[in-house]
This record gives sequence, C-alpha cells and structure tokens, in this order.
Amino acid sequence: MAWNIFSNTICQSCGCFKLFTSSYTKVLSSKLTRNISNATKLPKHKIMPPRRALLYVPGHDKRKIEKIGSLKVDCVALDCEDGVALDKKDLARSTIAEVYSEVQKTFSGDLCVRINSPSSGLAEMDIRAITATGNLPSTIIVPKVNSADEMRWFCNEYISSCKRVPLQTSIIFMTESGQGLLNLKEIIEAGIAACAQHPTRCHISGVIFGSDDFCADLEINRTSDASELTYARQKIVATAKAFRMQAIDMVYIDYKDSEGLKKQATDGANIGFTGKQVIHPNQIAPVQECFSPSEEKVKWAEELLGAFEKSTEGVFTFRGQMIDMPTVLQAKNIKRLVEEINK
Ligand SMILES: CCC(=O)SCCNC(=O)CCNC(=O)[C@H](O)C(C)(C)COP(=O)(O)OP(=O)(O)OC[C@H]1O[C@@H](n2cnc3c(N)ncnc32)[C@H](O)[C@@H]1OP(=O)(O)O
Ligand SMILES: O=CC(=O)O
Ligand SMILES: [Mg+2]
Repeated sequence: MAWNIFSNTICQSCGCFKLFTSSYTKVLSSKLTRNISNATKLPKHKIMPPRRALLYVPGHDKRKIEKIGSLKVDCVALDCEDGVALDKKDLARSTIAEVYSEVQKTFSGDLCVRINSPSSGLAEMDIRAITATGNLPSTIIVPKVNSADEMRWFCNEYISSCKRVPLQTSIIFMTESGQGLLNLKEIIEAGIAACAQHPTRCHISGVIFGSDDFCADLEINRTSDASELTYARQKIVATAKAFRMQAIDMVYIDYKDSEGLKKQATDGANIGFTGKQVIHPNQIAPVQECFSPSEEKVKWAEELLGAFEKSTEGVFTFRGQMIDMPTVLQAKNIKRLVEEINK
C-alpha cells in the first residue's frame, strides 16, 4: 500500500524515487516511514533552468541590451520596473517588444521580463506590450507582490492578454514588503491555484527577495553583513522550498566590491537560496561560482553515493562521518544541481 503511494508521488527527475526505493529495502524504521509520508504531500519537483545569477538590464537601454549575447549568465531580466525612469517606461516596453526575439537568438539562458508591480497602475500596459508580440517571454518577473489577490490578478491578466497560447511561461514574483513576507504562503498558493486552471500555459517557479524595497518598507538600517535581513531571507527560502520553487537572493548594490559580493553570495547559497540578483556584468562570474558546488564537494557527493550503493546498511561510515539518509539526500542535491548546470 505505502509502496504504491511512494512510487506515484515522488519526483523521479531528481532521483528521489531511486533513493526512496533503496532506502525502503534498507531501513524501514518508523522514522523513515513517517518522513516519506510527509514527502508525499509535497508538490513534485519541476525541471527548472538554473538561475544562479539573474542580471537586470534596463529595458530602454539598447547599449546594455546588445551586450546580453556575450554574457555567460544563467538568467537576464529585461527591466520595465525600477531600473527605468517613469518617463522612459514606454520606451522600455517598446524596446523589449522589438528586441526580445533578436536577443533570444544570441542568448541561450532564461530571458525574463520584469514588469511593474500589480499596484503601480503600470503593469497592465507592460503586460499588453509583451503579450502583443508573437514571441512571449520564457519568464515574467512580477515585483512587489503583497497579497494573494495581487497574484491572482496578475495570472488572470496575463492569461487573458495573451493573443497566442503561452507554453509554460514561468512566473517568478518578488517579496519586497512586510505584507509580502507575511502573506508569502498565501501568495504562492494563490499563484499555484490560478496557474492550475491553465496547466500547460504557466506555472509559478520562484520567489525573489527584493531586499532594497523591503528595507525601505520596514525602515531597516542596512549593515554590511545583512544580519538585519536574516529572518526575511530564511523565511523566503523555507517557504519557496516547501513548494519546490527556486529562491533568489538580494542585490548587492556595492557593485565594485567583489569580496563583499562573494561573502554575501556564499551566505545566501549556504542558507538555501538557488541564486542571486545582479546588476553589473562583473558580478556574474563570482555569483555563479558561489551558487555552483565546488569540485571538492562534487567529488565528495559522487564518492558518498558510490559508497551508499555498495552499503547494505541504512547507516554507514564515510570519510570518518556517520552517513544516513539525510546526508545521502544532500549528496543527491549536489549531483542534481551539477546535472542542471551542465545541461
Ligand atoms: C536594487 C533594486 C533593483 O531593483 S536592482 C534593478 C534595477 N537596477 C538596474 O537595473 C541597474 C543595472 N545596472 C546598471 O544600470 C549599471 O551596471 C550601473 C550600475 C548604472 C553602472 O553602469 P556603468 O557606469 O555603465 O558601469 P560600467 O562602466 O562599469 O560598465 C561596463 C560596461 O558594462 C555595461 N553594463 C553595465 N551594466 C550592465 C548591465 N546591467 N547589463 C548589461 N551591460 C551592462 C556598460 O554598458 C559598459 O559597457 P560599455 O563599456 O559602455 O560598452
Ligand atoms: O527589486 C529589488 C529590490 O531589492 O528592491
Ligand atoms: Mg525592488
């Protein structure tokens, strides 16, 4: 009985199924059975492109847009929002609509468009401009989502504006206020429910932490180690991951300080973020490196998984450490990440 439940619900693309089947034959402790029962309630993993660095490029700035094809970055956001002054919003919309297909020919990463926020009164025009073109963006970023209603509003507005049927548009939204953080779970659930009405057209794939707007909203004083943002960052990661979504960390605005950037990116990766927003080409390589497992870690994971395959026990010793299922799962995460990056 339990066996059938596992095989129908555990994601096979990430390898959990294999792990759970081997662990089933190895250790059938009550603790493990309880963990697997909980796992069955989780949504399935989706195959998502890696978004280790997400570079903002102001949507009206053709000089910067022309650079995109030469940049080795996982993800670019053509911006209609805060990177564009109010009197250049129209120019950003028309430029993005004009160049999107061309840029896609030279850039193989995820080419997103960040629209203005649902409450700005500008988002309708952004949505209309990007859906009017034949080539819909692979990902739309919706900033300053403060409530479930705003999330529902965006999903319905987007679907009803599309002249062509969109195919699996990723929707990533931004948490940038006290309300946004407080309502995070409800916002995600509203997005999942709205997209479930159009399962082949769009899905919610990530949350971005808009820390600068968040600091403004909460009147936070910034410090160099960002310790004042620990709660928000951890809440965003835990909530996003509970729904099997990506979590993308804050911008490091001091873009000439590469050491500070690396420190903050490493901190973000260590607490579970999958990537980080960047604003300058020089930030791409260090950030992507911080969100990639080191060679040493990959070797550790490969060897540990090899040892796990050979072991006939649920608990065994590897490089002097006690290893059981949680550590095997961590090694599997590393293997999966490497596969996604190398795809
Ligand atoms: C924090 C809250 C947010 O909402 S963040 C998102 C909104 N902000 C943005 O989008 C800012 C994006 N970044 C920028 O506009 C620029 O990087 C800023 C910070 C203004 C610095 O520009 P600039 O003085 O030109 O830098 P630089 O001379 O060192 O640039 C070297 C060459 O690289 C280019 N470059 C720079 N930034 C980008 C970018 N984001 N995307 C693509 N290309 C970029 C510059 O144009 C420059 O090229 P060139 O040498 O002139 O040919
Ligand atoms: O939009 C990003 C932010 O930090 O605010
Ligand atoms: Mg913001």
